Amino acid sequence: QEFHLQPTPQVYETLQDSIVLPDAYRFSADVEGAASDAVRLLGTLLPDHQEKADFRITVGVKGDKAVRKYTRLIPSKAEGYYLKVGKNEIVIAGADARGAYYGVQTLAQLLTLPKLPLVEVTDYPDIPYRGVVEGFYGTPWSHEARLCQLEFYGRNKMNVYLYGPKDDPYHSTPNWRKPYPEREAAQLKELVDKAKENNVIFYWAIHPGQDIKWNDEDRQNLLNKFEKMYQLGVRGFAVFFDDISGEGTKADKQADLLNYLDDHFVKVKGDVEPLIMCPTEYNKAWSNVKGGYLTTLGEKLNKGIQIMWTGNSVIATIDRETMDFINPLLKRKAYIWWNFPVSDYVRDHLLMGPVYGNALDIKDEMEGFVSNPMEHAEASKIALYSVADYAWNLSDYDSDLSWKRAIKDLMPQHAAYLETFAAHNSDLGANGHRFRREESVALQPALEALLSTYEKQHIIDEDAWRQVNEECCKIVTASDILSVSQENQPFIAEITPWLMQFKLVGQYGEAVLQMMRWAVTDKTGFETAYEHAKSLQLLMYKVDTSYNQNPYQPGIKSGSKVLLPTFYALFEASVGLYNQAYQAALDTRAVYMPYTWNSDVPQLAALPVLRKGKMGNVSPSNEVIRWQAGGEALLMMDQMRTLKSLTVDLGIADAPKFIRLEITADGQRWEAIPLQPVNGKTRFKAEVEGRNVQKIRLTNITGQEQKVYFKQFGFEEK
Ligand SMILES: CC(=O)N[C@@H]1[C@@H](O)[C@H](O)[C@@H](CO)NC[C@H]1O
Repeated sequence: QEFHLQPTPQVYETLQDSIVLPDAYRFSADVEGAASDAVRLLGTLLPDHQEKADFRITVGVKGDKAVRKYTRLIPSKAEGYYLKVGKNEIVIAGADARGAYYGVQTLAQLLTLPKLPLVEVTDYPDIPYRGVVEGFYGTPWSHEARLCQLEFYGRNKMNVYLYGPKDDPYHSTPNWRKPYPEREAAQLKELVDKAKENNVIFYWAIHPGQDIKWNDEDRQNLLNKFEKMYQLGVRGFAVFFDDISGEGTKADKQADLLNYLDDHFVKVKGDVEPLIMCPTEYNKAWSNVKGGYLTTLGEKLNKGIQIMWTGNSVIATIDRETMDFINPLLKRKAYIWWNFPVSDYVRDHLLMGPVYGNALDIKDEMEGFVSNPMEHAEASKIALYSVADYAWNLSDYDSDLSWKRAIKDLMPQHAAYLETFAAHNSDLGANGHRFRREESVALQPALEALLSTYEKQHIIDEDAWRQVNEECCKIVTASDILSVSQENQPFIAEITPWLMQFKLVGQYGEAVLQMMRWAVTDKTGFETAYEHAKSLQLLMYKVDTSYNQNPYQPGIKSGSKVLLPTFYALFEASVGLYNQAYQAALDTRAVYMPYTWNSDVPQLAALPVLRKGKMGNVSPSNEVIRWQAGGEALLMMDQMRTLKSLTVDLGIADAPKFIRLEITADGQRWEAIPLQPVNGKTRFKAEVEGRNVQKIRLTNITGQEQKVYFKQFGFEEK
């Protein structure tokens, strides 16, 4: 794959010639001026040099004497730059300080080539604010991971990092009022310095809405906290009002507070970036335009305040229709909070696939585009690399080429193996947001051909069989090589359980292919392959029930959308053929899910049910659930089953007043079971020990919509 600058520059001209950088050159720059960041970075790239030389290197910012003669070549857009590598000179002229710095970042990439190509690059970002919002639920990134991220953002011309991990107690309720303890404060200061070094604006976000009081005391608490963060060096601030209920959700109060902060903090300080806020109604599916929440914000919020938006739903790709809906309501360009590759609602999956689906014709519609990533910092870099590429230059963005470059950037030596892994670990599995991604794209035609021919005509499509077998071999090889790779150990540490699972999927595929081969031709051979496949199914189950046992979506899923389901189907088909050929009765089932869930409450309807041994759990939701009057949620068993226990947690202390829980053994007669408090807070249990049950039902009996959380609904069979 030929050399490609990242992110893709707006205009890149290369003369078919190159030079070797001399070790003697004259250097002219206004080192104390706006170009100081650029000069510092350049100093790290170039060897020491003698002054007396013909070759000249010039660095400056529009208006500097050093670059005066290039003024008309410098783009007018903020953070733009002009870069020239000529026979006797290198020129880097920025539209502003950050533009000059980005020009040097581009030169840094050119300097990795064997010879320095003669180029002229005229470049600038489409979207003003580009980067990452660490805004997920789950284990916040480590300090080391964040330091590494900031360097990555500098290299990829991302200029924003929003610090807002939901589970940081000093970011959110109730400790948002407290200053950070010394150690955390020192780490935040280090992050601010690292961000500055990489020309990234470090925003510190606060999430006060669940318990904020609309009074002077809390207003002062918030100002004090911002002041503390300012003293640590923070120069960018955000206020998030997402995922809250109650008093804090009022638009006029939110707007008054933000305007107050804008007038009495941002404007007073004078060196702080425009405020960013995340609304409570942060996506269209949840917005009630007639209710006036968004229009109130649009009308009341000071013009300079930036307002975030996740799109037409919580997890959504962004297109023109999305922006045409929200921008008029906000009376400004929305600042996109893009919920990908975040996986805090599908924690058993890794999202390693391409960034695709966002429109390429909306560069003038967005104020910002920041990605909410996975809790796996290094693994998120594949998507983040492409987010940087997209947000810098939408019209030239190519999701597949960018994805391949992202993989090479993360693991240059083992890129081929990582691409095999990433290709089959990209979908989310069934989830409450119904957001899905493509998976195993290149192998899909062969998998489909193999399965349909085998199921319909009981014959093997040899070409497909060979392709799938080759891929299974690659999967096993890639898994082993990556799992011991020293190339990026923090990354390998993050994905190791998934590498284990991925290898087992590859081996399972090989065993199933053998079963197909011998189903009606080699009885003993088949039985051995069958035994092997069953043992691999058990090993996959063991990995899935041993690692990553978080209380939300526990386990380790790999190849879960296309690869593994196809192997399961081929397993069942080949056992069917064997049973027929030899009048046998081997168990044909590959996996078995005895529980199903459905609901007429929109935000509950698609939640997947997870099973582990005798336990069944409905996947929890991060967001506030709007549960309409009379709304029902139903858990159905494949047959009558005897229960041992049942737990419900809706995040509210008076759940029994709102929700009735009932069970039935025959689907006709229902019996209400009282909810008894377990921990004196929001968790309840129903006394179901020994009860035979076929269905369990939860109903909102209050006659009006209730806002609750869906933190847990689980049961255990006897
Ligand atoms: C604005 C936003 O997306 N807020 C949160 C975010 O923190 C979660 O990470 C996101 C992904 O689960 N869901 C929406 C919501 O829960």
